Amino acid sequence: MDHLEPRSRSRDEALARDAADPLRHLRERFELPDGVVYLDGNSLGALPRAAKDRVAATVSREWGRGLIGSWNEAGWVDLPARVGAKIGRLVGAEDGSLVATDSTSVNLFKVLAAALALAPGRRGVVSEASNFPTDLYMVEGLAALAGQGHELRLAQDPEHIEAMLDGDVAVLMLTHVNYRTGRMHDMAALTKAAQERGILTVWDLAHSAGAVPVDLADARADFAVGCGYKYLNGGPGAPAFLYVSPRHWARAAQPLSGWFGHAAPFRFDVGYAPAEGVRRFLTGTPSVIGMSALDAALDVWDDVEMARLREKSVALCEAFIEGVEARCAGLGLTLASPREAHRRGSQVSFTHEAAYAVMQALIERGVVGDFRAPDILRFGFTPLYTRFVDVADAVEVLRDVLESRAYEAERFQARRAVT
Ligand SMILES: Cc1ncc(COP(=O)(O)O)c(C=O)c1O
Ligand SMILES: Nc1c(O)cccc1C(=O)C[C@H](N)C(=O)O
Repeated sequence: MDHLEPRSRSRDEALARDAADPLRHLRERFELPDGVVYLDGNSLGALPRAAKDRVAATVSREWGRGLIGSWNEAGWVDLPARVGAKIGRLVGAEDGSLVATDSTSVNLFKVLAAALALAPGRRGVVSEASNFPTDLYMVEGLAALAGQGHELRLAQDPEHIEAMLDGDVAVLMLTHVNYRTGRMHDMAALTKAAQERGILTVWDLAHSAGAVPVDLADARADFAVGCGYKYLNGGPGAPAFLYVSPRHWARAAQPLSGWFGHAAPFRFDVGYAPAEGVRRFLTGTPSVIGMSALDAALDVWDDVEMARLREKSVALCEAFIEGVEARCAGLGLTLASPREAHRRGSQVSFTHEAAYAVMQALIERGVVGDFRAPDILRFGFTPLYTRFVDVADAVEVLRDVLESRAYEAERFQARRAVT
């Protein structure tokens, strides 16, 4: 009985914190299954009710009845800019400097190519070995295609990045919040350090947009990309986004010179002439259904003050870290995220030698986080819909799985294709 005492007390405290949470009303705007503590919004955000309704309307009314006329009547053609403007407000982009389009990987290719072309004679692209792999793969692919001797230079430790910024580096390409550990870079400081050496910056905001305050203009970032399906809740495979600083609009050129980035796409000219500004970074027809879902999902942010969101994100992460340290001590977990809130995004990771099986056991009990090889248990905290009581419950389920060694069951060992 006495082990239940602190547990019920902390659950009551969590309920009290939820009752006082200024963002608590936002959870109703999402569809979340009963009995699930969803801590994986950093991989796939939950379904906003508005997105569900909007997709239905886009399909039946705009596509079904409006047919081709919906490109004009429903404003399909402007979706990349319209959706981009909504995202731009969340990441501090100047007006008209951000579009929603393509995938993060493809957008990285475009902005990297543009950045390299702005830095002739320099060969290095500095990044981190711990960056999300697609970012590194895109540099490899682009370097091979360009055939100009560009090379990827990887910091093994984030503290080593600055020392690698020399006169031969063209681009510093970093993911602002690390996908595994949640460690957050100081975007303004690293951008400044890079630019002092004539280096352009490309920031991947996949784990930042909608998760932490970002101010691209203030940081003087050169280029940025990010995902629509994580903290922005745009749905599986949602369009990504791409930012180009107005400083580069006149000169930046991208290689995927499709007709949607043409100055006058419906003139059907033979030769390519890039549109003004960031619109030249579009390539082909936008995925209207996915874009509509993302557009509707973004309306939830009209009622959100980013400072309040950050406060709640920090409080949720700290409650989880403290809860795990208090209730799961001696059960094989090690904190893999920075302890100081200002160096962390909106996720918390722990290592465990049986991390994969532990996560499967958690998921079976309704606590959904994810596993990242080789040994990381990753928990994302989306302040729009995650409650303090979810944190308290997740801690207890984690303790139960570890203490009972339930994760040793045979069924939790077999790896699934997507983890
Ligand atoms: C940091 C980061 N960049 C890029 C991606 C992948 O982007 P996409 O699959 O949209 O190309 C992810 C996640 O999948 C990610 O975590
Ligand atoms: N994009 C994903 C997918 O298509 C399937 C499974 C997971 C993902 C992810 O987004 C992974 C994510 N970027 C990560 O941080 O690990």
